[in-house]
Amino acid sequence: MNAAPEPPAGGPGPPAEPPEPVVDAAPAGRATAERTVLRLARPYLGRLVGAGLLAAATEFAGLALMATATWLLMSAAGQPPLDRLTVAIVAVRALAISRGVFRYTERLAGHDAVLCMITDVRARVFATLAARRTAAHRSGDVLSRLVSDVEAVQDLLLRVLVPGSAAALVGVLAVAGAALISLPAAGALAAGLLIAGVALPALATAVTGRNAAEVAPLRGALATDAVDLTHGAADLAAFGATDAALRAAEQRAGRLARLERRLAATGFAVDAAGVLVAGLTAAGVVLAALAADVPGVLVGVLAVGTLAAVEVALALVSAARQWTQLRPGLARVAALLDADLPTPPRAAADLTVGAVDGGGAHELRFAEVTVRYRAGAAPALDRVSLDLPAGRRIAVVGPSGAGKSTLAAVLTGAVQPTSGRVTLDGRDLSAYAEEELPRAVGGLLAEAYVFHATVRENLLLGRAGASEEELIAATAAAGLLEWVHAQPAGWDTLVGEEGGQLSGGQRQRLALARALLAAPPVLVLDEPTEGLDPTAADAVLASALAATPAGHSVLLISHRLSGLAGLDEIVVLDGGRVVQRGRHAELVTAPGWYRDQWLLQAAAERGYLALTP
Ligand SMILES: Nc1ncnc2c1ncn2[C@@H]1O[C@H](COP(=O)(O)OP(=O)(O)OP(=O)(O)O)[C@@H](O)[C@H]1O
Repeated sequence: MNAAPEPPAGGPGPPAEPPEPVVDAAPAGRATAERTVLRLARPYLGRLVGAGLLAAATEFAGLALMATATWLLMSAAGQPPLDRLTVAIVAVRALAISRGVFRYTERLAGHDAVLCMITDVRARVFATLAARRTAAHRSGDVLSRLVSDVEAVQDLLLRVLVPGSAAALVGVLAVAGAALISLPAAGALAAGLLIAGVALPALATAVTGRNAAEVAPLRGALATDAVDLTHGAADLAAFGATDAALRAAEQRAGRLARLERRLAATGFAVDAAGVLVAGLTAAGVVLAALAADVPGVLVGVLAVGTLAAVEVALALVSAARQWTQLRPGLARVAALLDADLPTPPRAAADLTVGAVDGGGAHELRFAEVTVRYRAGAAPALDRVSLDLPAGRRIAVVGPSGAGKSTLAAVLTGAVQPTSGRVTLDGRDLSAYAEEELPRAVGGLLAEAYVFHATVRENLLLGRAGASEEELIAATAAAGLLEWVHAQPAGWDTLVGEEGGQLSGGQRQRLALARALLAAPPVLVLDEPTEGLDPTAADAVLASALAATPAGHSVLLISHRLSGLAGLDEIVVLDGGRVVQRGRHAELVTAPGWYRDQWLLQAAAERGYLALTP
């Protein structure tokens, strides 16, 4: 199940024009992205404002240092008595030292606040993505969201808001300082600062905006490529599609490189304009000061101070440029989190430990459940009703794509029904706390993951703290015990990445043993004997069912119809609908999919067994 949805920007398929990258946040949502970030930053606002003030103090100390040093040099040229220079000499030292101290504390405060906040944001993004296991996100894209998009939030605060507000504050202070010397000079400085701090950033945003909007999704697509090319390398090679996939990824990488070159070129042009503005503003300030008969030393102070102040204001250009580049990532994070922020908190009673385990009958009920993965698509489940009281054992069978795994996914809460109700002990499944549901409903789901760890560690994931006897019983029921005993390292045998050092059948048995060890009251077994030969499959299914405690209910999903005779009910799904239901003995005699398939499988397996020595 969980067929991978369409990739956002194509996968390693045949060479094709790289598709347009998708930004899945509506443009209208972008205006609110910053607001969402500020809302997330609210608990850290005090420290962020502190960091902003320290950043302003740093810049102001730098500016004052330049101005004082200029005054000192120019005054010293006139060889005045030393005591007239003492204050300035001390001020230069004090400003030089305090600038470093301010910078250090600003970095400390800002990074501390932002890193704390980012940990929180990343956890929320992770939780949101994890909760949407079936949504249209691929692992590379998810990685990009978790890493670079979340970093966009960090950069917005550290590289845009903190330095931006510091630059604006210092600009105001510089104009006020200049006004104490000469009002016309202050006017010229204000004009220059407005050009450097407002017009140039706006220009930078306008010229880089379009290209920057394409960069973030392209990076996401490249991350997806990297995951696909690495994980799918063996399959690509087997189908001779490696070159095509590499070419497609290279095309995308080329496009990204072109965009980044273009962004860099426009960035340099705007930077050059900034230098020009600084020079012209200094010239304007000097002319205005001379016209106002300002003494020569102070004209020098104004000129150097202007250069320093414009340089501080030019920080707004890089802040604006950063902001443009961050916006797509910010919009994606905001779209993701905004969609989930309004989720009503669960009722306190639901969160109590043992809410599920604590004495419920574990009666599961599907009432007219419909699941539609995409609007307009055919339903994967179509008004399915099912009763699974404690102790009942049901098999769900049907052709490929019938909706069997979707049913299991609904049961475990991984997929929400589009309509209809799923209740456990009369309460909606969605009302149960995320950490509680797996204690009641779980088991072996489709494509169970085997971790790069030892056999024992993989098993203990099912039930931490299980005893040696329990490990042995579950492993024996899954038919893996002999193999474990035959390994030199026994339970401590490493199974390799994704269980790569096991055969397909051993991997499946290990996953089944883990599910049996977990033994939830409602056990879901999605194709537990996949990859096993018919004889082994029958034996493993029988022992797995026998190992399940009597009061526990079982929902077995299977392609194979053998071994189902002892079950309480068999539900045949086709096209998402229940087309037949009953016990094995009834279904094999009634015309329909079940009987046809039973006869076909029996004949095929007889043939297989006849060929087996
Ligand atoms: N994550 C998903 N996104 C979109 N469509 C999906 C998703 N998972 C399943 N589907 C679709 O829902 C339908 C039912 O799929 P499901 O995996 O439940 O069938 P199944 O009976 O388990 O098939 P199989 O026996 O081949 O595993 C199929 O048409 C499938 O393409």
